[in-house]
Amino acid sequence: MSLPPLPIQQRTQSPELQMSLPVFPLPILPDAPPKSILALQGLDQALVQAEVVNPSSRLPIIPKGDDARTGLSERTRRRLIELGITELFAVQTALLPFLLGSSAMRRSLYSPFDLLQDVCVSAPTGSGKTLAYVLPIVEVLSTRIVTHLRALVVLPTRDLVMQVRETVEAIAKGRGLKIGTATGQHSFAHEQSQLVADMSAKLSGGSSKVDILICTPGRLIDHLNGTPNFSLQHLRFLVIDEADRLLAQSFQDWLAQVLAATQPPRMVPETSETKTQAPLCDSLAPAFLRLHREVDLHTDIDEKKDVSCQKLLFSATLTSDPGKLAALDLRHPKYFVVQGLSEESEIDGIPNIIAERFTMPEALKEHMIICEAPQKPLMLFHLVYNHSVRNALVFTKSSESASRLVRLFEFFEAATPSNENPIAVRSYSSDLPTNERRTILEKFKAQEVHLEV
Ligand SMILES: Nc1ncnc2c1ncn2[C@@H]1O[C@H](COP(=O)(O)OP(=O)(O)OP(=O)(O)O)[C@@H](O)[C@H]1O
Repeated sequence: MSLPPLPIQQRTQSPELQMSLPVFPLPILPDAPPKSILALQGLDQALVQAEVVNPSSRLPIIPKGDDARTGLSERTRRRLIELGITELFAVQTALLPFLLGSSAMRRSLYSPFDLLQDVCVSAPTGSGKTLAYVLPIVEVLSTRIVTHLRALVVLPTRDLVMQVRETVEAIAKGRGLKIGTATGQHSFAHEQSQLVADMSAKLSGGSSKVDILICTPGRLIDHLNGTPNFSLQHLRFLVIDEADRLLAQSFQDWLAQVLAATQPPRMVPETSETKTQAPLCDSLAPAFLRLHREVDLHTDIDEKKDVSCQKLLFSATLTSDPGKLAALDLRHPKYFVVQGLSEESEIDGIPNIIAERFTMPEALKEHMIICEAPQKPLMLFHLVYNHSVRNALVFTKSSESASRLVRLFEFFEAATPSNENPIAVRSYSSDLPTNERRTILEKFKAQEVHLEV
């Protein structure tokens, strides 16, 4: 049985009191902040303040005299002109003054007391990122007298390593810098003999036959763990090219291992063994001196010495993921984004910088055909034959799919009656030896191969 509701007692106010009291404002729902503001919440300020570089900016190279605009020496500028490079691309115009500048500190091999800012660059593919880091590396390292491993370039694939090596060799020609690669293409023992001069005695300062090492992460970790005297303590530049791809690889936690190897270990307990290993002063990097009391002279300028390694990250997207950024342990990072200022530079008012969108080359147009999976080869044939496509890269999900598609093309070509303009199709994958891949690429450039799958 339910009880009848109790009468609610109304509070009555006298008419005078009602007049004298201000009306208490009712709570109102505030407007939601725009998405663009919300998207910036909690982000690293350096990322929000990224320098946006106009992709069409160019800087002509002056062959003679000083050039404070780029910081490039006359010798390097002459070399660029010899190679047919007469102007700098957008990413290079932004990065060179930042990395080389006019201050001597930016050009020194060690800067234990002045921390160099790390750099993150997002720029479209083909925009000239390689030269943007190769030029400063060659310029700074050319002042070295003793060979130490001072620049490490990490790339996701063997082919990219070879490509970057060619660029470094072309720019560094005649500078006496030694360049090495580690990709697993040769035996481990052969690579060891190419990279390290002395593996017999334990040298605290490491031992290196190369000034610049270009490598894939797997082989780099193998050398860190298995090559005596392979040391990253003298690194001045750590370049992570194609960073978006490399950071997605957790292989042996490679990044954490590499970063740890650039830092001095916490403390080496002083034992009779460490005492007898006291190395020559000049073979140790300044930040590693404290590990050896014999050489760590206590003076008025005995301040903490930092490692001089400057990290340079390059990719076509820029991650804003705080987890991934923290893993990189960046030092006062400076972000550069090469991106047009068109309306496409924002999605829903959120700048592309933080939307983790690929920065696309300006002239590239994207189209999409939606079809059933079995129709995909037919769609491709339609595009190739009806739209006279004669210079295309086709990506498939595996090397088997690539070979299958090429076979299908060959059947199709053979079955076409009176085929006057045959289409040359080749598959290209890691199954092929490096030399063959290089030949295919050259033929593709020369238009002897029309489709590369
Ligand atoms: N300043 C320049 N003048 C003329 N050509 C240049 C210049 N800078 C780079 N190039 C050429 O442009 C091409 C693309 O450069 P690069 O490979 O460095 O681009 P990228 O941004 O690294 O591209 P990806 O992301 O695909 O590796 C290369 O053939 C390179 O030699």
